[in-house]
Amino acid sequence: MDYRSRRSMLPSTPPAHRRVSSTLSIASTSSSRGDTPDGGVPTNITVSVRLKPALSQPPSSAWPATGTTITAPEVGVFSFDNVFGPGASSRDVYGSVAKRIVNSVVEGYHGTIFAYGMTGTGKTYSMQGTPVAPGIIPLAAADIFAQVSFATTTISVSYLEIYNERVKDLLNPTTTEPDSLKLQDTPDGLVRVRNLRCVRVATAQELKDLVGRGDACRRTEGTEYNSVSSRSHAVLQIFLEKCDPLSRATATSVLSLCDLAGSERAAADTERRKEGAYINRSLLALGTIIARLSSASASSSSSAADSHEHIPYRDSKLTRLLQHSLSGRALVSVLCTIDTNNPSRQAVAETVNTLRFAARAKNVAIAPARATTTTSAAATAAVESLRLDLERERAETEVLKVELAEFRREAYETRARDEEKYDREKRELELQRDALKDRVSHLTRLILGGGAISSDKRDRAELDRYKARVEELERKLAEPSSMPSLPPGPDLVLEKLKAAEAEIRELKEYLADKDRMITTLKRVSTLTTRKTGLKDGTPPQAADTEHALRPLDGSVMNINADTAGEPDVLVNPKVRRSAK
Ligand SMILES: Nc1ncnc2c1ncn2[C@@H]1O[C@H](COP(=O)(O)OP(=O)(O)OP(=O)(O)O)[C@@H](O)[C@H]1O
Repeated sequence: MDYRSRRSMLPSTPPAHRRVSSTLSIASTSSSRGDTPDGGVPTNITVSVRLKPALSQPPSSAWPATGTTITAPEVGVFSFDNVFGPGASSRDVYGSVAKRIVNSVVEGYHGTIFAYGMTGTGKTYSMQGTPVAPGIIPLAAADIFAQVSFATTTISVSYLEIYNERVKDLLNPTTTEPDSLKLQDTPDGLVRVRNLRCVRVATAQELKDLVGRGDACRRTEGTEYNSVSSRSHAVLQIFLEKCDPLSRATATSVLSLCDLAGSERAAADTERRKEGAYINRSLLALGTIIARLSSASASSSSSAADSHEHIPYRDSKLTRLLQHSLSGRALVSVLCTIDTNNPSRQAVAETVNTLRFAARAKNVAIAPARATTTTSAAATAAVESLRLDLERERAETEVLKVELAEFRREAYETRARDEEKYDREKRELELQRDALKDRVSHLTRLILGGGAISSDKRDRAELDRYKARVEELERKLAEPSSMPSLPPGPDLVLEKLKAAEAEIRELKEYLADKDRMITTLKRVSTLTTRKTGLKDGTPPQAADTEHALRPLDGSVMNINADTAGEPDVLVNPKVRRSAK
């Protein structure tokens, strides 16, 4: 049963997780976890082997092969997804190795196809083909352009080679600064080459022409096994940027087609040896990573992408560039080319090594996922609108901050002005109070002097005016709430007002005492006058007898003839003196 008929027997919906049970034994099981992209469900790398036809001698029967197995002499049977005999056409190879991945890329997945094998075994032939027998690259180009809708998809291409661990832009070979072609991670998890030329193409022919121009710039040399041996790894990347017409969201899927340099034994030529060392080093790095991913996949239920094991992708430019594909988020198909017609021990050993590499690759679990949707025009507009909102609010906040600072400054200035005004008024009040005290003392002296009877009414009116004035001042001072509200901080004004109120109260009491004292003194004065009148024969007034020398509440008089002439006879009621 060939691979295609075997595939048709697979359930249409693969089980969530079908693991390969084989270890890295030579007869590794080729059964797969399903090889359709199913959005994160683990599957396996597709691994195929292609035998190079014998070009000049009869085909070797030492490596019997079926559709999925190949037996290495003295080693054993290897099983893969596909084993293509020497008679397989490039179209057959494309149909089984690449077509499904190409279709998946058109649907939005990332896909990688690479050719691996010893030098001269047919990697470039399989990838490029010939005009009469086109290989994977031209067939993939034709397939892509036949499937995509140009209303929603744009296609662009980059083409590079890695030669002696340096990246060269095959679409811009004259670039003067090859070191500027640095590998870097992109936000959507891919690894891209900075400054690499990426050319938009409108037809499959344009794409093929570009590849042809790039191939002309590839580094090739004659080697023991291949007169035009590729001395570099070539990576062609086809980017499909699909735009959703409704949401304007875009997603870019990438098809990477890699024609690796061939592994080989040390050459006699120094330059070839140096190239060979670089080639072997990067292939060794690739082999190591495949081995790690293979054992990680075998020992856990997760895909390579979910493995926590350190994978040394940065050990070479090749593995770094293929990091995204190897780490399990892309569909991967490996085509291993072998030449079983060369009976030399070295060639046989190389072929067995290639098969071992292929067996390990077959064990690597992957979990392909669709390319992440990147910013759409609508999303960009929304983000831009939010950014503008944020900026506007920031500007408003700044204005409010300035206004608040201004308000505070004004409030403090107002408070300072009010305090000053209050202090001024208080000082005036104190002056008035002092003047009142003086006035009251003066009146007291006059009354005590006994000559003020005639001015009694005038004095009383004057005192009343003083009282009214004091009350008016009190009212004014009792109006702190009418002052503007103050910003936070110690409220000195209120404290001062409280103190002033206490002072006013004291002044009121003081004036009340004075009032009582004056009234009493007036009565004394009246009695004295009557006494004098009696002596003179003048009768006493009835009303006046009711008020005979009765002290007012709360005050004690100290009327002493000796002190009557003294100005300060007012006694504070809190300091009582016994009347003589
Ligand atoms: N399947 C095939 N059918 C016909 N000719 C083939 C096939 N495979 C390889 N060849 C021929 O073998 C020669 C070497 O092949 P190719 O250049 O593809 O090898 P390679 O693996 O790319 O070598 P290198 O790694 O040295 O570049 C070429 O002349 C090519 O045409």
